[in-house]
Amino acid sequence: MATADLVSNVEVWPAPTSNAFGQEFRLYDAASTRSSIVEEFYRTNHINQTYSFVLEMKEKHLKFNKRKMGIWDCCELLNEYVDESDPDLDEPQIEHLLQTAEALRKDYPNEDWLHLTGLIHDLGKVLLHPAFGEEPQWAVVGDTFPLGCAFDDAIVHSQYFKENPDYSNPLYNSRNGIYTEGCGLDKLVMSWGHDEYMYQVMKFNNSTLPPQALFAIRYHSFYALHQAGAYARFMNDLDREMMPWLLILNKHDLYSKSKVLIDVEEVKPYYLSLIDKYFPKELQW
Ligand SMILES: O[C@H]1[C@H](O)[C@@H](O)[C@H](O)[C@@H](O)[C@H]1O
Ligand SMILES: [Fe+2]
Ligand SMILES: [Fe+2]
Repeated sequence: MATADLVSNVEVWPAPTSNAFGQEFRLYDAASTRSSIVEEFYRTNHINQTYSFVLEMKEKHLKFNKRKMGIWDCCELLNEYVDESDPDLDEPQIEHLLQTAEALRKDYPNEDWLHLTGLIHDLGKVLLHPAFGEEPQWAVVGDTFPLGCAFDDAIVHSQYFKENPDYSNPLYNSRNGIYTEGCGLDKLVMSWGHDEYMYQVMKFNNSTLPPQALFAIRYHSFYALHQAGAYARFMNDLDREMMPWLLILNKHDLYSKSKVLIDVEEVKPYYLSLIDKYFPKELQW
């Protein structure tokens, strides 16, 4: 199927109009206990994610010497974690992975790689686990944004960047900072988290998933770009070609968040067969 057809097909799946709390999705200003947890999350995230912090994290986590495990083992490891940055869901992460994957499977029954992409898109959250140094939530989850250039107002709770040291660093605080327009997203140093980590895990372990899958996973939390168009000036032709797949993943990531849980044992054999097709038995994490 051509990408354009796929994108226009996105509405086929009957997406719920309210999240697990019965509200609209991605409402960051709503007054509720959940929103104050989320706001506090973004305050610490925006203060601490600096250009040099990201380099430190890459040094620490891109050696892949922490653990050997298969993809499904990693899904199970995420069972105990709840994402503090998420205004729409407080279910354990394994449910979110399966809800996303199954939603994609309904809409695109023949694109098996896309189902697996849904299943694994948040596996990078394993950085929260003690085996990875138990990174704090602000260094693992939440929307992502580039460092090395000015913070855009389109980023959620952008008011908190004022206390980020990069905010007043002349090297990094001009509109384009250290980048040039059209340089390609690959050149951007993104805030550190589960997206970049999982992308690097897939590359390092030679996953045979198509480049669209890698791209969608790498930038799926970059909402300032794909929702508001901020930083689009840094994209190149390849990025523009890949973008439709990211939008498909994101729709299903977001609108599948509900209290209707998936029976893990029932769908497990299908996903094990996909994992076998696109990944080695054990990966280095
Ligand atoms: O709260 C969510 C959650 O952490 C997701 O996994 C991430 O991809 C989103 O961008 C973020 O807003
Ligand atoms: Fe995510
Ligand atoms: Fe997700």
